[in-house]
Amino acid sequence: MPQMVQQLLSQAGGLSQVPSRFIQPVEERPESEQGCTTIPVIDMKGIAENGNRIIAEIARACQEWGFFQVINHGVAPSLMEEFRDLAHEFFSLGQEEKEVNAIQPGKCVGYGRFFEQSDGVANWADNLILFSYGEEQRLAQPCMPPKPKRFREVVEKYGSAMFKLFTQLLELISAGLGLQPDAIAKQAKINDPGAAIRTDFNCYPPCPQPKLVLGSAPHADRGVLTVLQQDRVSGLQVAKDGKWFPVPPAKNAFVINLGDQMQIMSNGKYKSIVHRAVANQTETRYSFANFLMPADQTVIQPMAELLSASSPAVYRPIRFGEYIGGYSYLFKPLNRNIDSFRVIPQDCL
Ligand SMILES: O=C(O)CCC(=O)C(=O)O
Ligand SMILES: [Fe+2]
Repeated sequence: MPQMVQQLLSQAGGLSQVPSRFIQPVEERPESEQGCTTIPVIDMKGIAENGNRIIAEIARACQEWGFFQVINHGVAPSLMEEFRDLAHEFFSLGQEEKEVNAIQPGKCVGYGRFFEQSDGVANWADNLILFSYGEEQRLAQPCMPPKPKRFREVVEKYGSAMFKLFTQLLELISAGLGLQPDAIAKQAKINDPGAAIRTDFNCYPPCPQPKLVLGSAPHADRGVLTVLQQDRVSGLQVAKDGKWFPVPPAKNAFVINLGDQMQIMSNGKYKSIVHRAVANQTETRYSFANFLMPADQTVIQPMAELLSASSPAVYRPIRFGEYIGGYSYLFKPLNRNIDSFRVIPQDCL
């Protein structure tokens, strides 16, 4: 497997210069102009009585940003903390113990660094990727580290809590689009045994030259929706109007963003937005990204209720397995996977 960032940093004498495979081309480096507003923070407290306000705020955030944070979302802060502690413990294990689950060629789960599999520039990050929810995927791609001992138990508890939150968010997003609350969940078949939550544990160690690297290169998420837990160290940035907007961590919040499947189902009304993570010189940053993924055979297409003579389908129906198979880790913001499923070319809109 590639040499991991934590390994490089633990070499005798430390590391004063970043190895060349991590160095981004000048135009990709993180110094570009930054925006000064930030994505909305939506309070989900009292959803029974405040439902309409919450639906409207989420709809506005989806349209303007494709990104928002939620607080009072119903996931216990103690579970978020338990999960964070588990991740810290995992990444502080010895290298051999972590490598028990090294990513195998052709697999999408395990410990390692995904971009390393292509000839792109390596991310300044170490990752552990597994399915935290969804029996079929978990059995097909077992990847629970044996240590810490409570790993499986905590991850399964967290995965179930994430699934509940995803279900609720999809209801609110559906309602905001004027659809039945279960419309998106039904089309994406999130209760199908093949549907799953993929959870990426991202560890971004401090970097001696943070202005030359990226923790996570620009990309858009491929699933339906992403729920991200970040710790108190910032690093996530969202692209909008040609600028990068930082997403400052909010206490006990989750960052929510729309994935490519939501862009297709909303017929392009909502967009799956490009984002990235930058590194810093002093602190290790962790983030935990949960992606809601339909089963491979599930067909995703623009919701019929959103189509009319004046608003025809922009995307053709596509099996999720076909979508995911065509995704390239060598991400090109101007040549996105989702564009190859358009039936109406971009410049006609
Ligand atoms: O670390 C972050 O804040 C972003 C991670 C991310 O975008 C991803 O894992 O897809
Ligand atoms: Fe992402």
